[in-house]
Amino acid sequence: MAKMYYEKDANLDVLEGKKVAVLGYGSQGHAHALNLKDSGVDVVVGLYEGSKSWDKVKEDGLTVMNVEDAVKVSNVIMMLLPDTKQKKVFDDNVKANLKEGDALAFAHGFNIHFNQIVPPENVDVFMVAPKGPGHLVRRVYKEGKGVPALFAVYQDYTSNAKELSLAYASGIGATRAGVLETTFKEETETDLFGEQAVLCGGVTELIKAGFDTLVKAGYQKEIAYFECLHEMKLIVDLLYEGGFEKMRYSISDTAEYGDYMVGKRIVNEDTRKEMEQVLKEIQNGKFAKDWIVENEINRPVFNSFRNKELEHPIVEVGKNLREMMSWIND
Ligand SMILES: NC(=O)C1=CN([C@@H]2O[C@H](COP(=O)(O)OP(=O)(O)OC[C@H]3O[C@@H](n4cnc5c(N)ncnc54)[C@H](OP(=O)(O)O)[C@@H]3O)[C@@H](O)[C@H]2O)C=CC1
Ligand SMILES: CC[C@](O)(C(C)=O)C(=O)O
Ligand SMILES: [Mg+2]
Ligand SMILES: [Mg+2]
Repeated sequence: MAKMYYEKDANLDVLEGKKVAVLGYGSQGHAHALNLKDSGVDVVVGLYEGSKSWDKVKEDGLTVMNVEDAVKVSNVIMMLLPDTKQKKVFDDNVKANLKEGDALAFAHGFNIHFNQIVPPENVDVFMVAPKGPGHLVRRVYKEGKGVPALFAVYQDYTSNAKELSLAYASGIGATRAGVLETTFKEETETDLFGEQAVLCGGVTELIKAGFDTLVKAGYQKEIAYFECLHEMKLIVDLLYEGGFEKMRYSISDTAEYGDYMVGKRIVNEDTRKEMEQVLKEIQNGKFAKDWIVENEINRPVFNSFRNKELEHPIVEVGKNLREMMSWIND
């Protein structure tokens, strides 16, 4: 069994007397910065001038400065910029301002693993990668809970990088749920695979395929939405709380029989073979190369998919139905 680290294994005092610069204030950035602040850590946020989040940081009671200044005044620099912007910001604004013994930190291993960022030798390099979206990292922290995370040490210049990683994980609430040691390679490959094949790509295509099948057969699209998208969350809540066992305990025997008979017809041997291929393309760097090039040419494929997805009928029906459920906020 993997070694797990919890609250008792982390010492937040390791961050005492240090300042943490959280670069970026998006999904992960706002969550790390606010959780660290609420944990008593000294935090500044680094952004570019003109960022749409600049005023939000101030409204949230944090100090904001440009990236160069944030790096200069800090000892731990957490890179929470989009993966595709990290290399340029690191080369142009971060690198020259790092001091001996600082720590450069990541929430995803992409840029280190695929050699986009080459850190100087005289700093620690670690990762604390929450296994959940940033908005949930913040929400569950406020509820006194945590999102699990992975941590990894890539470079241990100070011989203190592991303690520092665990302290950071504690500061964002992750040690409340459990933290697991990994490498940048393992985190990068598994994270990319998970989001592509299962969590994001897999789930959205499964939902759309179910919705489209019902609507094509003449059923009301509102029913198709409730059946294939809305109830997904309720089923996944049971999986989250108690695994397959709790979900199958709660559903009817009729649903459980259908689950055993039909699941493997949907996710079949061909799907599993394709998953293996997807994993190979992550491991051999094909996905990373395609994504880097796509960004160099200003994202034509990405933008076209993003626009096309908004035209799918599930978008409008979902919007209308969610508006009637006052407890759901965007
Ligand atoms: N999204 C998630 O939940 C998860 C993300 N991660 C990782 O966390 C990292 C951050 O991702 P995510 O939170 O999604 O990113 P977002 O796109 O949500 O936020 C990026 C932030 O960086 C700011 N930014 C953009 N360009 C610059 C720049 N040149 N200088 C300074 N700031 C800049 C943006 O500014 P502005 O506000 O003006 O747009 C924004 O605040 C990535 O490595 C990602 O893989 C890991 C786990 C989960
Ligand atoms: C599942 C997507 C994710 O890996 C995450 C929220 O963990 C991401 O990159 O946003
Ligand atoms: Mg992830
Ligand atoms: Mg990811």
